[in-house]
Amino acid sequence: MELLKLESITKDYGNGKGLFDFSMNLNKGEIVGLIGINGAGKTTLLDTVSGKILADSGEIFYDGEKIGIDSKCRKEFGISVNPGFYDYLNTYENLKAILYLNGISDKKIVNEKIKNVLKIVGLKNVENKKIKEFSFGMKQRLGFAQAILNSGSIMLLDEPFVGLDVNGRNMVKEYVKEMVEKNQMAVVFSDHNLDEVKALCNRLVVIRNGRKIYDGNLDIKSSIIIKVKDSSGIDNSIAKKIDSTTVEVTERNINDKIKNITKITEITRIEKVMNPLEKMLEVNNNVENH
Ligand SMILES: Nc1ncnc2c1ncn2[C@@H]1O[C@H](COP(=O)(O)OP(=O)(O)OP(=O)(O)O)[C@@H](O)[C@H]1O
Repeated sequence: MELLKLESITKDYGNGKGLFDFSMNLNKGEIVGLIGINGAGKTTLLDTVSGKILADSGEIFYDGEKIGIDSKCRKEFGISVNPGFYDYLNTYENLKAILYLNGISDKKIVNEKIKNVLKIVGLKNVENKKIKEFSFGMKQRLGFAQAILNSGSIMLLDEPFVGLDVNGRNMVKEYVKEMVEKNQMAVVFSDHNLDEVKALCNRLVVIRNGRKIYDGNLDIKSSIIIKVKDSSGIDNSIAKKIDSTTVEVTERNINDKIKNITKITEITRIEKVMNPLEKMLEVNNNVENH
């Protein structure tokens, strides 16, 4: 069932950067990995959904209803998009502030919720420590704590693994999986690391230069386009026929397939077609031209 729908969202920073005509949906029980290199537009997208940034145009629907920037339903979203902390307050007080902002002030409930979350994220022993004394990794854990503290149906996580050690990363993964299984939550998390994403999500959205370039499952294969003299004798078990002189084969067992094709007809040219993920990974060490 569709929980969230983004329709042609555009946020133009005026320098050619931002988010452009971005549409996607999010269903209950889905964990979507949002992949893109530095500057691709991941944070802009998540900030637009969370309401932190106001889009120039486009629509956002939650549970079938159009939502405005100050919509109350956003309280249903657990958000760790660029989490902000009060540096001079301690762990407990920071989380208490989040609950207060969300209208939860009953002392017993506040205490129970915070204790529970601190146990999950492994910050139980530092509940009285001030944030200004926190390491980056501890801040990341607290950011995740904020996201799960009052989350309802949707969780938006902006690079939740950055700065976390193996235990921290596993904690996030296990919690997200459990919540999705138990409560049919929907989660979007961003990252640059495809391996990290693969291990957790069941759908992938790739963003580049503020535009969506892929939305689908993880099983994307590269393929090879082969130009041949005559494709008529080649059957589908060897290669997929595109037209009278073009066939396509997936990269797996490519050498065997090429041998079979040459038995039937002459090959004139071979082109590798990269899938969007490969294209993205090819420039993984670069940033989008800032
Ligand atoms: N307020 C702003 N004014 C102008 N340009 C901006 C602004 N905020 C972001 N940008 C630019 O928009 C692009 C997208 O930025 P965004 O932070 O959404 O990318 P990102 O994919 O989250 O990157 P990273 O992985 O580095 O966090 C970048 O080129 C960035 O420099």
